[in-house]
Amino acid sequence: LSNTSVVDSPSTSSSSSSPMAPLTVDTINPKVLECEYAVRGEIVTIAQRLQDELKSKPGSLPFDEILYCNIGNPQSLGQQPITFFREVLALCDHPAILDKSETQGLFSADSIERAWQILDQIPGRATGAYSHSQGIKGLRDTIAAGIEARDGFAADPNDIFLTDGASPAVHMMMQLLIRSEKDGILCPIPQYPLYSASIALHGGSLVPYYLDEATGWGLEISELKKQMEDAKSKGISVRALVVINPGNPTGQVLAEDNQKAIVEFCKQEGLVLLADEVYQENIYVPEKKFHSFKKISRSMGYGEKDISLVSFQSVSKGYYGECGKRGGYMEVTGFSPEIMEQIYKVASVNLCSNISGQILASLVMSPPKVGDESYESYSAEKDGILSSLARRAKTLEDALNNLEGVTCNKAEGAMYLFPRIVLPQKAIKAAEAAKKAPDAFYCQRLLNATGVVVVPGSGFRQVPGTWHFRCTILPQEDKIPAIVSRLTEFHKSFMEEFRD
Ligand SMILES: Cc1ncc(COP(=O)(O)O)c(CN[C@@H]2CONC2=O)c1O
Repeated sequence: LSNTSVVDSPSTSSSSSSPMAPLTVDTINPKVLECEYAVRGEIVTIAQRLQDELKSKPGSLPFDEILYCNIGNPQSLGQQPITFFREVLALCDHPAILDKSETQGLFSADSIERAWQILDQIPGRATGAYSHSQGIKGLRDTIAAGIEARDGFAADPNDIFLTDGASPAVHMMMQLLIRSEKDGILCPIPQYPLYSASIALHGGSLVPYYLDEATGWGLEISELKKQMEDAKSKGISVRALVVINPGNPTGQVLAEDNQKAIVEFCKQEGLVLLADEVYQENIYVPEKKFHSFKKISRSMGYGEKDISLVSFQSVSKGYYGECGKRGGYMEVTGFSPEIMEQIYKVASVNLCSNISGQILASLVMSPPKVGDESYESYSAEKDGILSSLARRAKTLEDALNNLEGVTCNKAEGAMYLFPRIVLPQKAIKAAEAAKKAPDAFYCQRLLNATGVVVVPGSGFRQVPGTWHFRCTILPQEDKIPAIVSRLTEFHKSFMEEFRD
């Protein structure tokens, strides 16, 4: 053995009697250590611990419940699913009841009809079988038709990859785009940390472009150009541009001419445009309308040969909020057949996405139409949810803007408010002493005093020296007054305690 060259691996570096653990923080993939996802970070762990404490010792804390405003998870906070969607899902998952007479009395005629239609598109009517790696072709046909109806431009079912939510689709694209840390991805700051986490996991470089808080989180092309040049000067090859529209955490809805300028920029610079449009149904202000980047690029006369565009959609948001069903898709356009083959190959490694999510994605993109039996009830449910979200956004935005040292842009869309807080120096120093970012210090004090869980702005990145937090607009309307009063009372006492 003494002549055998032993590879110096952790398991052989210690004596044979006590081999080191097979995996330690020193031997884990460093990209995993670098990755962070604040939406379910430290503040949520503390909240869950406090929740356990409330359960085991009622009355032990200065509040009687935890109010989770950290994650865009509507149904965990009481939002009801859309009846038609669930009727179709239930029938597809148990086709045996489709033929029973009782079913006619329990399910709407159009959900029964839709379930038959969908089952006829599934080989063997087996929702328990693997599907095509891009998803069931018939469902992709439905989604493509829905995209065409939305945009007024052709969509090819073969460009659609059904995924277990938008997250795995984003990871897939990062996997294809990033070869090393020399490859950069332009991302908005503040950004939804799926992007910074995925870029870190894939060993690439996040190239920031700062949204302008003073102009309602506007995206300036000059900023894109500046960051692009800066990256190039550091030897980074920028490969793609991420746009989140409507924005998370910032809530802005891009103006059409801004979108056109972005498409032009990507075409000129040869960048892949990654358009995250999971909040396309969440628009709360009358003066803004959602336009997909697919529609914008086609309306500019740009087709397959002019721009590489990947559009992400999800069943987790909108008025449906089916986060747990894990459904979504990416529409991949403007790539060569060879690249499409590689994307298919990567998708095929995971065999297929879950079938319920696939069915839901097709329902989201092709809901009941005027004249369908379910149309009235479907519309009432959809409008009820969206108008309530708009009211909650406005109420919270006004409450935040009434707080000393707090300014909050309007939530034009999405599901969040992202107020800026100007903190007294004494609070900044107290945060430093606690070894926390000032906004994380503020959020933890807020949680400990009120049970309200929000995410520090540092978890989304922000202009250095500015501090924010992200608060969802999702607690049911009857909970909003409690959030406003707890937050207002806490903020007053915090500012008193740390007044310079
Ligand atoms: C902009 C954006 N893109 C993609 C996703 C991923 O969605 P899937 O569920 O389809 O994977 C989210 C989820 N929103 C997270 C989850 O809750 N709060 C958030 O900020 C998101 O906000």
